[in-house]
Amino acid sequence: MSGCSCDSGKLQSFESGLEQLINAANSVQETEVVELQEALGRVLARDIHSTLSVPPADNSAMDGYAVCAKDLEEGKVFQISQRVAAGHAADAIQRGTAVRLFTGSEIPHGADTVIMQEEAQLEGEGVRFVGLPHKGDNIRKAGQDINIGDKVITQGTILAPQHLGVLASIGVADVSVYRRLCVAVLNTGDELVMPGMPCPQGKIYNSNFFTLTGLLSRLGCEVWTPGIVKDTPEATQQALAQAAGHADLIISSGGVSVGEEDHIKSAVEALGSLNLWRLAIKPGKPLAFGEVKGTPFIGLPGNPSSVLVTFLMLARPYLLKMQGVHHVLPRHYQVQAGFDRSKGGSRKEFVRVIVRNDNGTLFAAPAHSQSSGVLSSAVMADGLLVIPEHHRVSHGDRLAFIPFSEIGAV
Ligand SMILES: Nc1nc2c(c(=O)[nH]1)N[C@H]1C(S)=C(S)[C@@H](COP(=O)(O)OP(=O)(O)OC[C@H]3O[C@@H](n4cnc5c(N)ncnc54)[C@H](O)[C@@H]3O)O[C@H]1N2
Ligand code: MOO
Repeated sequence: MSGCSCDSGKLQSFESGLEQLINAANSVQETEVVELQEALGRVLARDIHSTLSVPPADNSAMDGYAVCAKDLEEGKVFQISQRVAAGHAADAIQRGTAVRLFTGSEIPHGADTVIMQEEAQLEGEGVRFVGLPHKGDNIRKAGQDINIGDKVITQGTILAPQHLGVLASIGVADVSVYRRLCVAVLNTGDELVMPGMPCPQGKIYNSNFFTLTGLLSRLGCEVWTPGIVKDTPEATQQALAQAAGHADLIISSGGVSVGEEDHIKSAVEALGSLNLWRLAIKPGKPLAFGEVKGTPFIGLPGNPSSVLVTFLMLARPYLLKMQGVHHVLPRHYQVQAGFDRSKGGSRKEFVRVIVRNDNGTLFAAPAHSQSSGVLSSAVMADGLLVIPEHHRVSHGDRLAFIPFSEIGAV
């Protein structure tokens, strides 16, 4: 067990904890080929180079007429020698004439300029142009979008709709992607019951399961669960051992703090090792990381907002790296604090904030409650505002804001 601050009483910084997690994440190697329609959200396993140009030939950007620029003269009436609809082959232009064509029509060989139809007047069988166009006007050159041999998408990219469109544009029908990860979700706690069941005194509904499976589904992971795990050392060890046999990563919620009903830490140490415990973050302090029988393990604190924040800020980058993604850290944006707080905290804080636009300046203010047991404030919030350790907040301070839309919490 290297570098574990586990029992030293000292909290490890967020940055060093995150670095430790990312360094420890092994990217999956197995790939599979999927059809383009099935590839949304999957992680590309190989660079894709284009074997053709897009567009494949010069074509018109407008409905109008193609001419050779050298033939243009003020007031000249051009005979219309050919009509080329998009998708149909064009003959070479007869010099001195105009070719009727449409947006996307191939430019006939010898033509080099397109005049849009709004700038043309029909004169009997011919056409006269208003003003003098410039050579090359309204022509989309072959390869304007993509050239043969261009690398269009890099391995390690999560495929978004626009990636699928670009792949289709170069004729790719299927792609090699990394296999999906299976994540075991363990929710510990004798107090937990599932929605749909009665909730007698002393019990609460298991919300973390749904937050976690939602977040994992946004990452394209499959979920395995043993169900709610009772607060005993035996049940905890049994669930962890089972999970290790099923999943690429085990994520638990709860039971990771210091009470005698918190069995996660000792169970992980009994079956494997704990490499990190407790970070200087709020919420989410008792976060744990280790391995169970060789399967990586991330233990999230039980409080529902701690689960959301620690998953997004720590488990998510870890999972992205495991999935083969290159850019695993979320982008943040500078906003101004729309509030004051005279006291700085000893932990880096991830505040659920609402962002408002005040005459073009973005101001972030905390959603109603920041208690880690309150999840409803995350529903009101637009994302997380990062307040560094010991920072006293003054109205107008520039701070990093990570929108939920940036990190899959949408
Ligand atoms: N003496 C100390 N007590 C606590 C400390 C500490 O340093 N010293 N740390 C606190 C902090 S910070 C956190 S965060 C929590 C985390 O505790 P656990 O990870 O052991 O979580 P639990 O005690 O099991 O649960 C905490 C809280 O969350 C509720 N919960 C748990 N699971 C679910 C679920 N699946 N769905 C909904 N709600 C859930 C649970 O009922 C508790 O209320 O420890 C503090 N204590
Ligand atoms: O660290 Mo805990 O998540 O604040 O309540």
